[in-house]
Amino acid sequence: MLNTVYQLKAPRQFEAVFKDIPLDQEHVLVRPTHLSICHADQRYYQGNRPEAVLRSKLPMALIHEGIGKVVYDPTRNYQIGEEVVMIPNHPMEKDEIIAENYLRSTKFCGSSKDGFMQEYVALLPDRLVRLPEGIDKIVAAFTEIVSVSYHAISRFQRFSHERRRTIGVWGDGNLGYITSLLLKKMLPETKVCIFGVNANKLSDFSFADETYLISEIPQDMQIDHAFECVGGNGSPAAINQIIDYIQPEGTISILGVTEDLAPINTRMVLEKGLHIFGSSRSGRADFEGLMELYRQNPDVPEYLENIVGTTFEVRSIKDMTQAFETDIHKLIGKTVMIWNG
Ligand SMILES: NC(=O)C1=CN([C@@H]2O[C@H](COP(=O)(O)OP(=O)(O)OC[C@H]3O[C@@H](n4cnc5c(N)ncnc54)[C@H](OP(=O)(O)O)[C@@H]3O)[C@@H](O)[C@H]2O)C=CC1
Ligand SMILES: O=C(CO)[C@H](O)[C@H](O)COP(=O)(O)O
Ligand SMILES: [Zn+2]
Repeated sequence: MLNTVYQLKAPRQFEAVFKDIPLDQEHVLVRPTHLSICHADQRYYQGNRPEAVLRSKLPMALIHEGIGKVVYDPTRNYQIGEEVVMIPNHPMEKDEIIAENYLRSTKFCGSSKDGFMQEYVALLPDRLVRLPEGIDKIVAAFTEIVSVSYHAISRFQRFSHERRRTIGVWGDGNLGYITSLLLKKMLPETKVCIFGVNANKLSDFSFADETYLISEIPQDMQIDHAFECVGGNGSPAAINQIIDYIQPEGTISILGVTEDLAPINTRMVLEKGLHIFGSSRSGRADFEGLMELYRQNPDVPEYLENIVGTTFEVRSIKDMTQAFETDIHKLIGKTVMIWNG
């Protein structure tokens, strides 16, 4: 069957191409309904990745955060019309130790294969997860970024020592909001403090125990562990400030993506005996765990409504371009495309 795929051909240029889509006995066909824009998509859209990377990856359809409706399922796992979240990573092998999102052979939608900006998406049934009944579709659209926080916190629980009185989250944007919200649910005994650059944004973190501007952190501030959710040019300053305030033997979870190398104070990493670990993307177990967390804590998706930014009805390439251009200038919040592509 011929499928329309909306690929980024060059920075700021989408084009519609027609590709064959498998109508076989293995793949479930999903019609995307709500797609959400990530920073990673913006780095391709704006041409902020190195020239060689862009040359090797484009043309490619963007977007790895999205939900849709099942329209055809020869595997009989799903009902027609069922609403599902699409898992963007596609493992090519199984490994007993290494998680699916860290296997170098795994393909990721909108990074090493076409993303969800398509008329139909063909996926193996284990790349779909049912949405909880009644969940807000706009919030559900950005399940993937929430699953990344869930994944990083689950790993943090494995890697960090158990004195978790105070955790600091650096970054007053979307990922900072999501990570600190999930920390409050997954580690209810822990005090969660947010460190950011904008007082207005920090005032949205109503569930947090404390918020601080990074220029006004009290000298005697002590945190046991920290999450870096800044990325970009702000990453090195955030990581080094964490190293300054964290207690010895603390664990630092890095989530922000930088294009350039980040110089960090390794002397103090050594002197304090710190653990630093990175997390990228998430796997099926994280999506499932998160859906269960939503079912048990309906206030979590409600809180996430606070970071819904602009929503766009998208019917044409002009609409897609407008959604991406508007997303660049947002202060905070996820941009969601209601997808009629
Ligand atoms: N590891 C993974 O799998 C994933 C990684 N990411 C990455 O995470 C990063 C953050 O994403 P997202 O939250 O959507 O982006 P946002 O731009 O919404 O958030 C980043 C926030 O950090 C603020 N900031 C800048 N410098 C500092 C500082 N020194 N200390 C504290 N806060 C600071 C920014 O303020 P201002 O805007 O004013 O500069 C902004 O509010 C990106 O690099 C993104 O690519 C996202 C999803 C998944
Ligand atoms: O956003 C992310 C996951 O949600 C990751 O940062 C993204 O997948 C990184 O991909 P790329 O290597 O293409 O920048
Ligand atoms: Zn992302």
